[in-house]
Amino acid sequence: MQVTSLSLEAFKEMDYWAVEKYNLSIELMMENAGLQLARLIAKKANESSVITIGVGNGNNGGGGLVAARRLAAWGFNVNLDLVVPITKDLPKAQLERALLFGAKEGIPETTDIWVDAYLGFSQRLPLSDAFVKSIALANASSAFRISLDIPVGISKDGELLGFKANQVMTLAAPKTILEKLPNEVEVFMADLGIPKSVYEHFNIKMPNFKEHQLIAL
Ligand SMILES: NC(=O)C1=CN([C@@H]2O[C@H](COP(=O)(O)OP(=O)(O)OC[C@H]3O[C@@H](n4cnc5c(N)ncnc54)[C@H](OP(=O)(O)O)[C@@H]3O)[C@@H](O)[C@H]2O)[C@H](O)CC1
Ligand SMILES: [K+]
Repeated sequence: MQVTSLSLEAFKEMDYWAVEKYNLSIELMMENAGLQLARLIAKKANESSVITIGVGNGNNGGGGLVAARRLAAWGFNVNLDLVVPITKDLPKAQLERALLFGAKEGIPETTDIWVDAYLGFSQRLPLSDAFVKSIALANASSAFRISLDIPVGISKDGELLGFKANQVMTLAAPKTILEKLPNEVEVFMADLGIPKSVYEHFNIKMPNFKEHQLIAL
């Protein structure tokens, strides 16, 4: 029997398998994630939109920084909320690129679209004060809110305690933790380029990525 969604632990295993068996590096998958996120953000934006992307020190932040770079390349006004120092190699390289492309550091006075690439599947609760402060600002703003992969601050059973996302763009496969989000939260799934054989190995139905790289759930 094929499963329909994965626990975070099972998803991490699937990810690891794709990296190990197919030499599909995190950097390559991050590029796909960031492009799909940029496309989702661009659908909500217009020329004058102010976009803020919240970034943590990990690969969730790295994906947000790829989106920042792509959006800046398309001419959007992109701002980066760097809550913690970005010290890990891959997110640091993505930050340098995003800044070169014209993304700016800091939270602007008003934001139209606020993106949570603060933390993804490696987040530990409780969150540190710096994250709590940024999430409170985002939730109190009138911005449209989009989370990359998993909303930061979500409880283990899917309660939306932290970032109050209007949309979530999750990666590669449906995750059990997202099933209990309120009905009004729109969830999309994005193609990372993981091959069908990996889905089959983990007994999960591959989403129809050959037709659409971004699928509404
Ligand atoms: N193939 C893929 O699945 C891809 C996934 N991507 C995205 O990557 C994230 C997961 O990335 P990861 O680097 O494992 O972790 P996070 O970004 O979720 O977290 C980063 C680090 O933040 C620290 N952390 C965790 N909790 C807290 C907290 N409460 N307060 C402060 N800091 C915290 C922790 O680092 P430590 O050094 O402190 O242990 C985390 O490691 C996934 O969700 C996807 O969005 C890629 O973008 C593409 C490929
Ligand atoms: K997130």
